[in-house]
Amino acid sequence: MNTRLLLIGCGKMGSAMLEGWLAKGLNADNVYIVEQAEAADKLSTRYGIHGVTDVREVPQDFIPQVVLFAVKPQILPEVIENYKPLVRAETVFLSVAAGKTITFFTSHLGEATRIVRAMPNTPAAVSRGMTVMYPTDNVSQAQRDMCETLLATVGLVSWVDDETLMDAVTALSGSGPAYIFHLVEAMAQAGEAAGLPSEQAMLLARQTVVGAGFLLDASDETAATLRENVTSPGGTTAAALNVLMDQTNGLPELMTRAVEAARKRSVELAG
Ligand SMILES: NC(=O)C1=CN([C@@H]2O[C@H](COP(=O)(O)OP(=O)(O)OC[C@H]3O[C@@H](n4cnc5c(N)ncnc54)[C@H](OP(=O)(O)O)[C@@H]3O)[C@@H](O)[C@H]2O)C=CC1
Ligand SMILES: O=C(O)[C@@H]1CCC=N1
Repeated sequence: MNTRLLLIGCGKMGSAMLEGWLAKGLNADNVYIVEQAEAADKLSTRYGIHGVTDVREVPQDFIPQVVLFAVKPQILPEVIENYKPLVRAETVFLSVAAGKTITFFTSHLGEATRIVRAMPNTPAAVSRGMTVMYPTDNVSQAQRDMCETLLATVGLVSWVDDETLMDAVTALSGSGPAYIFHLVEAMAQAGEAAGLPSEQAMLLARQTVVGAGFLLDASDETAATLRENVTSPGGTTAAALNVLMDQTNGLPELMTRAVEAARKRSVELAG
């Protein structure tokens, strides 16, 4: 992969994608990263990329094909105008910032800016990511393909044709890994409450979630069938699922509330 990439912010999400890309052969020499001084130094030592603290340090003859914003949404209003000089037809601005709309970007960078709004997730670091994208009309097919190739390198890619759905995407797959990690914590806590030593409860919870994820991935069966495969009539799983699948107080109701809270927060972050 020889994409000329300018990455703005390389924290948890930026580095998850970068690690995935470098592992799949992205040419580090074609990557500039704008970060805070200490991180910029560390990143260039660790990955062999060019780490700078200000976009003005990027050489004039480096014309990025992709400018990727991976800073916090709250930081973007402070820094976005610094990137206006980079707006040109051959450069697509790819943003992973939760909530930040196309209108936000065009209002700062101009209507001609080619923008793809994307929502990845951190399993991208191990090439198991899920990214959903939404492009502006002026993004060429070649630029869409380039963004898709980049994100497909680190997982699955899907597109939406209604920008407002990006809030729901963010709430489901963007934030979703955290829900699963919390499930591990909750299962371990429940195992402890059932009498297991703490370390062993965590081992069992962790490996059960990892194993179930692998099984889901490897199997052609639906999640519902895999669930039924564990559930003996009148057995232990059925007893637990009676609690978890309760229509009013069960996991679907709780998850719906959680996802809706995340979706609403994504809408607010547009601010
Ligand atoms: N984490 C996740 O799972 C996901 C995150 N996202 C989106 O990705 C974006 C980044 O999130 P995340 O990686 O979690 O956040 P992080 O805080 O981990 O990463 C942001 C990075 O940007 C750095 N930074 C701060 N100011 C600047 C600046 N002016 N120029 C360049 N870099 C700067 C931060 O440095 P410092 O820490 O020193 O301030 C930090 O290293 C957000 O917009 C979020 O919505 C999208 C999908 C999933
Ligand atoms: O919590 C957040 O706002 C970001 C967006 C999706 C995952 N992390």
